Amino acid sequence: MQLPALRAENLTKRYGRVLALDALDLEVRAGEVFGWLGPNGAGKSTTIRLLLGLARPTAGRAMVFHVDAADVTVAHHLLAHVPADVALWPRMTGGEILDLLGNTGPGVDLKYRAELIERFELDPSRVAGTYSTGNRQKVALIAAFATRAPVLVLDEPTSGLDPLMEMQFRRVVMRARADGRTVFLSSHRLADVEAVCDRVGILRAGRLAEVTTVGELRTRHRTRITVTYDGDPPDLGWAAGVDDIEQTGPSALTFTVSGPPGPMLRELAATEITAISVREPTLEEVFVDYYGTAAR
Ligand SMILES: Nc1ncnc2c1ncn2[C@@H]1O[C@H](COP(=O)(O)OP(=O)(O)OP(=O)(O)O)[C@@H](O)[C@H]1O
Repeated sequence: MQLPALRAENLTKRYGRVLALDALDLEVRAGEVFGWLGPNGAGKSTTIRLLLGLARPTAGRAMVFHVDAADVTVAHHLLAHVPADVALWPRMTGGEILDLLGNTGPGVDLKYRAELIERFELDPSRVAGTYSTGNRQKVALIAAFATRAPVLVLDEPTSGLDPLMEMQFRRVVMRARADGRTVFLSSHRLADVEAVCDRVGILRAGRLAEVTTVGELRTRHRTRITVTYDGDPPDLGWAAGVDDIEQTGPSALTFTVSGPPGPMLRELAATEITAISVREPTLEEVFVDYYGTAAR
């Protein structure tokens, strides 16, 4: 059995009266893309700070392969990270900062770094003080992915990126996976995680609610769909997985679908559909579906 890339054993963090992380036991396999999902305040960043050795556990421990995360100088030869709020040296250019960051980690693949600068359309000649939030995030992403670290730990890595850049991010994660690297990324957006992850852990008020595959997650949550049509409405009443059908306009229906969309698609194909819009549920809605209540 290969050693897990990341491991939490009874990992606990208390801030005064707040139990930010409660006895977490978790293993992230080497080579997988693992999503760390939870609503605001669930404890995602706390977990990441513990994995990075930026905070001390109240109890338990975090391991990066065979190294205790608290042993920062050794552990950080095995991982690269992107923090939630990227702070850069304002008078240095993006390029200078990439060099600086490259000199502190486990080594950089310069050829790949140049490719990443292109992909993310970063202008490395500008000083960081002029960068937008998204640009600062790009610098941190480029610096992390261009390292040779086998593990990447990313805290809400796409929060400042526009949709095109988010697509680039997804490609870069897939490439890291193909190269056998392990990616651990936190998000409160289901869609981000579903697009790139093999498995997800769902954190709720400091506690691990469950670990599941993205495929399994998809079969359980409900997607809301609106269709407009010409002529007769689609007869969705008997289509498996379709629920909550509502007439939302003179020739518009809104409904939810869970599980395989085949039966719904067959019914829609038999009708003259003129437009379709699909909205993925928010994490809060998924929680309501799973547990009957929204979460902290
Ligand atoms: N330094 C701190 N001092 C006191 N409380 C803290 C500290 N850091 C985090 N907390 C508390 O711990 C809990 C978990 O916070 P954490 O930042 O880990 O959540 P999160 O899941 O990352 O949320 P978000 O998506 O909003 O970033 C919250 O209740 C938060 O207020």
